[in-house]
Amino acid sequence: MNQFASPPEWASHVDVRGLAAQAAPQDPMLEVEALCRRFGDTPAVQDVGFRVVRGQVTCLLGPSGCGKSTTLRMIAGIEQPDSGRIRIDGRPMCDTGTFLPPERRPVGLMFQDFALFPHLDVAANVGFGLQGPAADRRNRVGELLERVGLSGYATKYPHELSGGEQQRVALIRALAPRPCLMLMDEPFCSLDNRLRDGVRDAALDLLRETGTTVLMVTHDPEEAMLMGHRIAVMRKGRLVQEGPPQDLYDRPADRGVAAFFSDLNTLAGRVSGGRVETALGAFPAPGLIEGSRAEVVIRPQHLIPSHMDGAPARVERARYLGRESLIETRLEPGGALMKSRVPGLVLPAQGSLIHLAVQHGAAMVFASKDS
Ligand SMILES: Nc1ncnc2c1ncn2[C@@H]1O[C@H](COP(=O)(O)OP(=O)(O)OP(=O)(O)O)[C@@H](O)[C@H]1O
Repeated sequence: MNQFASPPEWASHVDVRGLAAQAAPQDPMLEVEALCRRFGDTPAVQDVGFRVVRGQVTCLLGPSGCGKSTTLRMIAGIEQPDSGRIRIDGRPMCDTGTFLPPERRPVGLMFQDFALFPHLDVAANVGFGLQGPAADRRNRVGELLERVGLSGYATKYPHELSGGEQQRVALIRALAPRPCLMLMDEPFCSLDNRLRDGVRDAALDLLRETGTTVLMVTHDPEEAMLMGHRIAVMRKGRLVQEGPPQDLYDRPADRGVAAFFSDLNTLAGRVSGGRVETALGAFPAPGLIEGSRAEVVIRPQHLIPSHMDGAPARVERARYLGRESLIETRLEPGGALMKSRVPGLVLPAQGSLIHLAVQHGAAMVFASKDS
């Protein structure tokens, strides 16, 4: 994706800090309504709407091809929607009869394959989008380099930097003109695990310190939970659920959203008397139709093995994973395969009989797709 071809036009005439200071904290910085985009027969984005509150990080999460990047690109102005509305800081970017090009939108962009300018040194890269007196620009560049621990790097060239250092420079280059909104597409994806944690923490600290509003695309649920005040989950071009990370984890809208965050144990049953009876007990099924088919879904860390209480199960395999143990059992007699994750070293013998109980309130009940 291309960088601003010239300094962003808005940077010269908008006092972003002034606007942010006057606005109420709960005001949306970004409002997206009924956004749609087709590519031939592919409905890449369908009727997507959400808001990003000022100063917060929202992560757009979903599997490959679900329309995350297309949504982000439409907000950046790089892709034109078929229909829908986008407002940033209360100003229309895209509406009937309005379409602002990327350079007129108050956004900073950071993408995984977003190269620095190879012929410019670090200071010139960071200062690229800045306007105003040279001394002010120099100060701003110096301040940002210091914030990400790269003070001595101003005169180095991109090829002299590690991958992690390049990403930090890319981040502060995008932040330098104080954009209203940072748009980040898998920004840490190209870094190896060890580097990724460090760069991500540095980015998170800087974004929080500067109170920057961020919309970030990721396919990694752990990254979304780590970075996001809110998460918006997309599937097949549609927004399935949006909310704080704990809501999505504890109260997912459907089995698909639940499955995004961990392995799942699933038991099928029928709703009777407002409950679903299973081998692991009966669970409330509020809102589901009497007699309909339902699925009871339990995360492995909520399925607790014990010697005494719960449904009998035979141990098929137990492995120590470092911080926790993974125990695979089969419900007796001859039932479904279940997975439990327990903290520490817990390795019951293969073939031994144990019992499984569901942590109180942790079972999730959904209507079966074919009910
Ligand atoms: N320029 C294009 N021309 C044709 N089809 C496109 C184009 N851009 C995206 N698509 C299609 O639109 C759908 C959504 O793509 P998009 O890149 O938005 O998904 P994504 O969720 O960001 O995926 P990934 O995580 O793999 O980047 C996909 O089916 C993709 O093949």
